[in-house]
Amino acid sequence: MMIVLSGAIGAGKSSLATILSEHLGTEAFYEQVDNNPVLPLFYKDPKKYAFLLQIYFLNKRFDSIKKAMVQDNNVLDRSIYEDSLFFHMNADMGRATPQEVKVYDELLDNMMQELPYAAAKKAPDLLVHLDISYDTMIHRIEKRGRSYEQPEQDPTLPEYYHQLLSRYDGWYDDYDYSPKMKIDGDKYDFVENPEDRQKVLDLIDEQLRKRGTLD
Ligand SMILES: Nc1ncnc2c1ncn2[C@@H]1O[C@H](COP(=O)(O)OP(=O)(O)OP(=O)(O)O)[C@@H](O)[C@H]1O
Ligand SMILES: Nc1nc(=O)c2ncn([C@H]3C[C@H](O)[C@@H](CO)O3)c2[nH]1
Repeated sequence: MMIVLSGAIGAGKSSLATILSEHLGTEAFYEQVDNNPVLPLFYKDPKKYAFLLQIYFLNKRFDSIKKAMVQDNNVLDRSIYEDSLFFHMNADMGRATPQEVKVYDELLDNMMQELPYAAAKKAPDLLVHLDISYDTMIHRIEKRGRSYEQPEQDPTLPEYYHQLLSRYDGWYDDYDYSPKMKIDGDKYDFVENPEDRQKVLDLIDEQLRKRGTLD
């Protein structure tokens, strides 16, 4: 089965997906971002595009999961469960109707039942959660520089990011689909610092060995 990464915007999922898949000799599957035509529209007019964006992500995520599950220890850079976190938060902010939420939840449920791995195991092998503070999140968003995510583009974004981080805390605590582990994304600079990178890889290897999915 596969390893799934989770974490807020800019937590380092894509970066770690590359590092971890190279380390394990497997393949990384990335979220559709730079070639996602709906994402900039969503940031411009969330109320109009929240539902469409969600369907877009659900479709792409499902596709990635189907491709990733053919080989053990492939790495997915975000879980399908977090899409639902995003959508429910946006719905609670009035950006989707109760009807849209119902359609989405039922579609997600239906699609999950179609996944062979969902039927057999209902989960990835391991969830690796990247935990970051608000300050780190903003710093990373600025460092990466996607224009529509920059707080100065939209005065409501800081509140959106705060809410997202606080929902992630509860989400991780409640997550029980698979074994899970948390990495302190403020502490470990696995992008620039080779020692930190090795420490993070060791922590993940340890968990994989415990689960019997790494020799
Ligand atoms: N642990 C880290 N230490 C230092 N820089 C990092 C770390 N993790 C990520 N970065 C940097 O932060 C930025 C965002 O990282 P990345 O794109 O991997 O995050 P992400 O979680 O995939 O984000 P998103 O959910 O928005 O796609 C990049 O510029 C990356 O180089
Ligand atoms: N609304 C919404 N729902 C999702 O399921 C979702 N998944 C990711 N994103 C946004 C966050 C980053 O800007 C960017 C890259 O993660 O895409 C989402 N936005």
